[in-house]
Amino acid sequence: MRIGIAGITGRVGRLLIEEVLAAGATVAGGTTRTPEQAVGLPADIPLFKTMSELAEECDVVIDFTHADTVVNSAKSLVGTGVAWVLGTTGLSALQTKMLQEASGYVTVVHAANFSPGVTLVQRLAQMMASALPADSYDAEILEMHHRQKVDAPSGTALAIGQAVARGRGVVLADVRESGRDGLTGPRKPGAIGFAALRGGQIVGEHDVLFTSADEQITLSHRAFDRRIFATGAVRAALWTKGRDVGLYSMEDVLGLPPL
Ligand SMILES: NC(=O)C1=CN([C@@H]2O[C@H](COP(=O)(O)OP(=O)(O)OC[C@H]3O[C@@H](n4cnc5c(N)ncnc54)[C@H](OP(=O)(O)O)[C@@H]3O)[C@@H](O)[C@H]2O)C=CC1
Ligand SMILES: O=C(O)C1=N[C@H](C(=O)O)C[C@H](O)C1
Repeated sequence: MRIGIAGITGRVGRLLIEEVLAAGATVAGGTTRTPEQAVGLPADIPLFKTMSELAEECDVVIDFTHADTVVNSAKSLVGTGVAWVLGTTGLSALQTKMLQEASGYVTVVHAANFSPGVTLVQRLAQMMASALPADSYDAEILEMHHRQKVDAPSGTALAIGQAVARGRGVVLADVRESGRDGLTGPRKPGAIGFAALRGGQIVGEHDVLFTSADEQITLSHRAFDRRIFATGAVRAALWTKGRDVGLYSMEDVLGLPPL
């Protein structure tokens, strides 16, 4: 399988090279805005400035870049037959809509977190949220990442929040409380709260807490090595072979039954 890597110079992009090769697949090429400045990449990997050029060389693109690229990438991949494994987070509502529209024509696997552990945490959070009454158990999601991270709350925190909202039968946007500061007033009943910390080189930490007057239950995930995201994304890329167009999740890749 010929796998392209969008954002090949990035923290995840560089690990993807190693993981694609370890899986016995071919690195068909990568995108970077500045091929002439790309250092430390294997010399035999073709570098391109655009997704369109990369798509001509591969069966699937793994994309860990920036939310600003999503609309152009969606347009570039429609009609090519190339699958899209997208890990980029921080997407706006418009970018998410474009992604959904593109999945009518492209096989897309989109996950805010390609680790199997976080995929399970999302499921467990949904199950807990449906079992614990929202008026007694306050749900709060805490995440911490490295100092370079540009979006907050993390895509994973938001995905866990979506899972909690699903479990409660509510819409996350209606109950979300983020970035509390100043005279906030008391916590709203049924709110799903988010807090984001940044520092050092933390790979990714997520906790979801359900707290009542009498007890607290916490689900925690710690990523020790960024490689877990690259191995998961390569697994998703291999999984796309022969799939129909559509929008898939890491739960689909892991073969988990619907909740
Ligand atoms: N789903 C998951 O499991 C995970 C998701 N992520 C997400 O993946 C994304 C990338 O993370 P990470 O590798 O740490 O980030 P980096 O900043 O290290 O890498 C991103 C790469 O994308 C390219 N890029 C950045 N901005 C743009 C732009 N506006 N247009 C085109 N290319 C751009 C850059 O390459 P160049 O400068 O060479 O063009 C850069 O090297 C983030 O959204 C992050 O949250 C991260 C880890 C796990
Ligand atoms: O930017 C990162 O590093 C990460 N981003 C993803 C997110 O926003 O959830 C996944 C992981 O936590 C690392």
